[in-house]
Amino acid sequence: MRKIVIAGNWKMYKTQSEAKAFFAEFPAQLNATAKAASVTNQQILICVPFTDLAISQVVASSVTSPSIHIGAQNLHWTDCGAFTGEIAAPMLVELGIKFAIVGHSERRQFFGETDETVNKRLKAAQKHGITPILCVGESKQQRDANETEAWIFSQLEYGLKEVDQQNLIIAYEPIWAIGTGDTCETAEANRVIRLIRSKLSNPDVTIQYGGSVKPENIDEIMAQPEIDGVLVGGASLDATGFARIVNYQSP
Ligand SMILES: O=C[C@H](O)COP(=O)(O)O
Repeated sequence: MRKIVIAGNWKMYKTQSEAKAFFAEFPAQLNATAKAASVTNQQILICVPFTDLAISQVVASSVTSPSIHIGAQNLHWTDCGAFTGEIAAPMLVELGIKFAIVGHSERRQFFGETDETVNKRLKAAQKHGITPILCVGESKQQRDANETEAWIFSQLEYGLKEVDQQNLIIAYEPIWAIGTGDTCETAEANRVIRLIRSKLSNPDVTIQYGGSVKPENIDEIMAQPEIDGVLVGGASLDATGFARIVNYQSP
């Protein structure tokens, strides 16, 4: 059975004190409607900057109803070594972290991430029991040139080589919809996600949509049958707004 995963990605926002302030408010906002507590198949996840991982994990683990999971935004493929600025899976495991984003388009665009390094990071996460969230998605130019499917299939083919699909989440994030307010039509996101699923050996992989998700459009997004959750950037920074996203209203 496919799990629903509503995830935030704080990107490079929030100091430790700002993270603490968020978690001081978020559980009360979540419980204001109590929907999340009654949905057993739904997980709440927030992927925070490395400097916020320890404090967020401590604070989140004291909240039990509903559970809030904390994730990282990247990890290296080796267990340790001379890789300045990187973080290894065992460092995350020691903090109790069980999720990590891998291959976000901002990593691919600004930090030279390739399908090959993405593939290595996915396997490193799984080796240590961390569930990776593999991000795929096309640019505006690729969409306009009708290259969406070919591009995403290629990201999946190379990214998922020898990757265990039993411990995997995929996020479909059209690059042109990220941080622009220009959400992908929900029916179109549903169509692309169905195509992604057709390429997988495990039909139960959770596939999220990401790109300008907000409290105003979450209900329509989650009403689509192929969409198993969302990966939310900007709107996950606000406790009230993100709680509304988590407590989306089912049709
Ligand atoms: O990882 C999240 C995505 O990049 C979406 O970001 P956004 O919700 O700010 O558009």
